[in-house]
Amino acid sequence: METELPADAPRLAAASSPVLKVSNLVVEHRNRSTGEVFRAVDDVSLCVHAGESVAIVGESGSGKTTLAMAATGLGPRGEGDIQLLGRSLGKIGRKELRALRPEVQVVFQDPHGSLDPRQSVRSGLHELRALQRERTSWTSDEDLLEQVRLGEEILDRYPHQLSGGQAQRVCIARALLMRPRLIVADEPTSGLDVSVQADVLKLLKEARATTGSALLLISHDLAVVSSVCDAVHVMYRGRVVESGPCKTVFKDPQNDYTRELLAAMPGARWRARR
Ligand SMILES: Nc1ncnc2c1ncn2[C@@H]1O[C@H](COP(=O)(O)OP(=O)(O)OP(=O)(O)O)[C@@H](O)[C@H]1O
Repeated sequence: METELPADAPRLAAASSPVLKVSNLVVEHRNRSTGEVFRAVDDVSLCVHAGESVAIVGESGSGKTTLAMAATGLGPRGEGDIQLLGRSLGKIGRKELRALRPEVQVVFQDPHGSLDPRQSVRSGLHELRALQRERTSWTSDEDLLEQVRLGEEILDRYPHQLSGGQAQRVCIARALLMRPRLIVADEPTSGLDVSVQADVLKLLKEARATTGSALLLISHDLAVVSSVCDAVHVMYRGRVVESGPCKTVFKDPQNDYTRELLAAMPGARWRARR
């Protein structure tokens, strides 16, 4: 006898399968001064599920950005398998990759560098809407800005007329407009004034809760990570040396390098205990 599947079976299956699954990823770069090829990402595997918030931490140069860009199909893909929303990036064509693009939105460190200086906030949003009419019709510009706690007077401003915090909120709003399944935030607060960093992080957390998107947060700041993420992967020289729930890793680190990172950020361990 055939068992009948519930009507929402495909949706349930999609929700439980990972948004991003990286298996044994290796990405090489060529050292610009010596010409030598080295592994910026060395045999890394990780998973991000729907609604989950996962951090990649490590010192500068440990390979965090290279990993995130490869994993989202925005940088050199290297070797290994990357599955985005169940599609293997190595096996799909350009057209399918283009169709997946809106599902992954990246918020970069430098908000002013991410915005077109010749476009007002309104015309930037208009351009995104024109590219993805159906996907972006769920909200008005005014309501979207309200979600990132910006007033509608911002709509007619150009990037140079925005503070760093405002510009980063605009970048988050642009990402939210697409209703992505995954938001990748690469050091989203490190270029900002300390006074607005907490606000921007709170926004990212809220955005995740309201849209249900997963978050992959890249940071060298363990305090930031412990306040936003469920799970963490610690990278050192291209390799993931420790992974686990933030609370466990920060409270009881097993790896010497994680201990060193924590020692450099005494606040993080305290926060993890709360
Ligand atoms: N396009 C590139 N060509 C050559 N080398 C690169 C390239 N991009 C990154 N690298 C090198 O690869 C290594 C990893 O860089 P990556 O930016 O991924 O590290 P990161 O952990 O994100 O660092 P940061 O926190 O400073 O952004 C570094 O040694 C970097 O200099």
